[in-house]
Amino acid sequence: MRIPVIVLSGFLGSGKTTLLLRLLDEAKTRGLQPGVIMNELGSRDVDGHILNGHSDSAIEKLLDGCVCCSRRSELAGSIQSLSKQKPDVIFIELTGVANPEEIADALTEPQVLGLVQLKQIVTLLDAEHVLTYNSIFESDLSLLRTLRRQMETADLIIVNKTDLVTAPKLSKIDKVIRKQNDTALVIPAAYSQVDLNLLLATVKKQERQAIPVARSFKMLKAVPAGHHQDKERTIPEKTLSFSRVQTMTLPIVSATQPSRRHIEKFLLKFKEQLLRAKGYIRLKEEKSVMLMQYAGKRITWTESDFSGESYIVFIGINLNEQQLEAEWKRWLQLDRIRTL
Ligand SMILES: Nc1nc2c(ncn2[C@@H]2O[C@H](COP(=O)(O)OP(=O)(O)OP(=O)(O)O)[C@@H](O)[C@H]2O)c(=O)[nH]1
Repeated sequence: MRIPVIVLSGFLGSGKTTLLLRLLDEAKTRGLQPGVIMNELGSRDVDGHILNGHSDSAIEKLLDGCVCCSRRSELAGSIQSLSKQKPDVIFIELTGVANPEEIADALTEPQVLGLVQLKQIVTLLDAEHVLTYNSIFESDLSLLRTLRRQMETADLIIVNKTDLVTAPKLSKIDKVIRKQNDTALVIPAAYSQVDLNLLLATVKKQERQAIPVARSFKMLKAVPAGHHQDKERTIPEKTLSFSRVQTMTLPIVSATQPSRRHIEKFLLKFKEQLLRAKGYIRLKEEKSVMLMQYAGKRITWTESDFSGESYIVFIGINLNEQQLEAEWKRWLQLDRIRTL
């Protein structure tokens, strides 16, 4: 009996982890034991830490690369290791730049074919930014393709962050989606709040017989995925979106305790280059370490029980790493001097 797999895809900051947390809470309520595979572009496990307290599920983390290309070979190992614990369902949260089609492909590899069955691909869209991303990336075909593949391959599309958009914008988004995918179920949501029965209704405890997806997965062959590093295909260097989306981790030494305002000013200064930033930061004005999330040019802070050294992960397009790092050091120094 194969373990059902639900893939959570969606552009950076669209609400995948928020949905995963809901799923884990709901699974707990239903007495289900999920397994989780989390893939992050950065070398730091920010999302993994967020899961603490929501679940005692087995979690496999694939950091520092995208599971659909550079870390693809490790996916099979993670699935094999999770399978030993016989979870009722496996959730795979992809990176924001992953093409779910490649994961669907990877799940058919011989080592895992008998263990798991792809059940559903869920794609989250950031309602506030999806139209802009669509046009911003028009000049970059590969990233645009990735975004469209995320829509095309989905069985369920959650148009998330509807609290930030108007009804006319929603109907434009609907048209964009329908151009890419006219069979997926499309649901508007805020904070990934959807009827979780849509994902979990067929997941049964100790019952590995997965019910087939409503719409069988259609393998798309026409154009290669932007950042997929398939040796058999020749993809021009400039169309590799993965190389455009870069990640860098900047540490904050414990002696330095920046202020919230100072960090926010820094992020906004680089807003044109940044797609996403997140990290755990010990702020001078807060007792607890704060989880900072920068997504869609919005910054949120929440208390956390993280106890390690502070750091921030930056994800952006064509990041000038040296400039960012030098500026970051200068910025922290400036904050320190100001408060002396
Ligand atoms: N306003 C608003 N914020 C949201 C909504 N859903 C999620 N967020 C916030 O958006 C930020 C990113 O959400 P995540 O769930 O981490 O998004 P993600 O897709 O996992 O992000 P990556 O892991 O970077 O790809 C967090 O600060 C969330 O609290 C929503 O519907 N409305």
